[in-house]
Amino acid sequence: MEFLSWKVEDGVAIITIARPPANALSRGIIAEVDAVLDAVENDDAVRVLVLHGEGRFFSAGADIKEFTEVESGDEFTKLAGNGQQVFERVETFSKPVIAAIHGAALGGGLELAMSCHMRFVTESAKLGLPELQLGLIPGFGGTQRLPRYVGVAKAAEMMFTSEPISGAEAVQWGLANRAFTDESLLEETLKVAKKIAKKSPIALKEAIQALQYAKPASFYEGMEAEAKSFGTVFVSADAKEGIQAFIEKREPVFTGK
Ligand SMILES: C/C=C/C(=O)SCCNC(=O)CCNC(=O)[C@H](O)C(C)(C)COP(=O)(O)OP(=O)(O)OC[C@H]1O[C@@H](n2cnc3c(N)ncnc32)[C@H](O)[C@@H]1OP(=O)(O)O
Repeated sequence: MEFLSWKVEDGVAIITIARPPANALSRGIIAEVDAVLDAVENDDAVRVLVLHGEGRFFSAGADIKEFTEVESGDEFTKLAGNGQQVFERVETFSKPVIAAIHGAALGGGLELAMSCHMRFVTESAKLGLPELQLGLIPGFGGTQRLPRYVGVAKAAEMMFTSEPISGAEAVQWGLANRAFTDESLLEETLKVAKKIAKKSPIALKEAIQALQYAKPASFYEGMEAEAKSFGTVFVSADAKEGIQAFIEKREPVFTGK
């Protein structure tokens, strides 16, 4: 594996995302998330997974620079569908998955974190879905998962403004479980993970399965609609402008074309 590594400590697999500078989720990283799940699924020494990022951020989202290699709306819909599938596997995985978020979890980075069962954050971490700033919409399940945690109005505010919220706010809003200092995040997350690792794996697996019924009946329809819309917006001139503006480090000018 190129970008992901893991080690096991007291029943907890500590999985590190390392793709400097921003741990942007290329298609390669998403495939590696799937591969890590394969690797730990039947390993009895692993009872809980903790996902964290090396460097400045948890993850700044899908790799925007890779978007310039995508040629059609259909390919973009497929890219979203693939990410959705892997993240759905995280959410329905047979073992608890906890995200430890520092720096930033933006776009696809937050979508990955939202598919984990719990989120521990640093107080100053930035959590957001800024895709509209790129002339896009979230495509890895964010439009369906964010409103489940924070309600439709706050999800709309976060998406429409593209402004992130802090880790401390994320706890108040119900998006994150607990906030810690930068120095103590991983240690505190591991304390909780190791406590969970002592529970029966059979009971944990069944509890995760039962939690899936908390999804609204329209969840999977919503995911399909999101992936389709992701492809629809991608072919707009506004999306080209948004992606180019990010690369050129300038404000985009959207015209509605
Ligand atoms: C289906 C899913 C869709 C999506 O997820 S779309 C992507 C959504 N995410 C975003 O829009 C976040 C974009 N990034 C940012 O807003 C900022 O960056 C940060 C807040 C994360 C950090 O800001 P700062 O501290 O000022 O650093 P910096 O110079 O902007 O970034 C450092 C380097 O990281 C690269 N980078 C950051 N995010 C991404 C990304 N998502 N994809 C590809 N590259 C990224 C930059 O370009 C730059 O690189 P260089 O040093 O070469 O200029």
